[in-house]
Amino acid sequence: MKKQDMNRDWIATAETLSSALPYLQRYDDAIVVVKLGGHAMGSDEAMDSFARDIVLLRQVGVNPVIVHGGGPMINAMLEKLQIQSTFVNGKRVTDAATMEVVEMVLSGVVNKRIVHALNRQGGRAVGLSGKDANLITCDVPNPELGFVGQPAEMDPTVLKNLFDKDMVPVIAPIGVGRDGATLNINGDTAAGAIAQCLKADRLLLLTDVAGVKNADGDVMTELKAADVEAMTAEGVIAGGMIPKTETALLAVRGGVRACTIVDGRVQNAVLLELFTDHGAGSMIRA
Ligand SMILES: Nc1ncnc2c1ncn2[C@@H]1O[C@H](COP(=O)(O)OP(=O)(O)O)[C@@H](O)[C@H]1O
Ligand SMILES: CC(=O)N[C@@H](CCC(=O)OP(=O)(O)O)C(=O)O
Repeated sequence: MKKQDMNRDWIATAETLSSALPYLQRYDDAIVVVKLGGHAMGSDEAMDSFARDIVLLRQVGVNPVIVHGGGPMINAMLEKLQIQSTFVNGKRVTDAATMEVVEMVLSGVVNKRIVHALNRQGGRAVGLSGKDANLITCDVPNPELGFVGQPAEMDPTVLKNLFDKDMVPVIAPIGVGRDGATLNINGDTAAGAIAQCLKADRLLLLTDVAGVKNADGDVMTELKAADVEAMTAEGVIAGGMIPKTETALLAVRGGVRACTIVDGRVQNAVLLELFTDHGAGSMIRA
């Protein structure tokens, strides 16, 4: 990154933080689960900027947990290998060959890219998947989707141990079935389950749109359960937005204080959302 651009980044961060001072105490020792979607992972510069926000959160006493996606990266690898792929309601139909590629791309390439970006910014990030220390055990509620899991039993011990050691967990959305099978979990679903089991203060879903849009294309800054249900029935909430809004509702009903769907491509998106009055994106509360 050019020095000039770097200065501009830090000026933006400092401005955000100076307006944020009253909020910092509120978040001391808070747990913030951040889901970084594949579409929100941009250039190395954008990844570095995201990583700086997360390292800064840790420095002010927040316990961040990163859960990532990587759908576009899986698509690219499947295409190279000439394996066809389809989605049903935002979830990938996953046969055995696809599952191998999903795990290789998510736990291998994408997870390590994020871990490395955080550590380059001075963090101490550790890469995991739902397989590690029995973090996520899944049921398979829709066998027609193949190896697609729904988190059913969570063991967050490993995450709490990492918090105690000042480390930032970075989690790939892969789980284990009751029969030991490796399962593909939608990234939003995995992030929601982790936020719920930790009773997180906030769940942020970072994506490539400014928030949830209504039928006129306007971003809704606040959404109620009834809005989500009506907009999904009308087809206004569609595709990849379905697992996000589903996750947000389940999370707030399951004890997470608030969930926000926010544009992860915006500079300092995480800090702006947590530490300013106006926030960003669409917020869903219980
Ligand atoms: N009502 C809506 N408001 C905003 N985006 C929507 C809506 N309905 C569908 N979408 C789509 O959902 C996409 C985000 O989901 P997805 O592509 O799975 O993101 P990610 O890779 O970040 O998880 C948006 O880019 C948009 O095309
Ligand atoms: C079951 C299912 O759909 N799994 C997702 C996991 C990755 C993901 O969720 O990536 P994004 O957040 O970038 O969309 C998939 O195979 O694409």
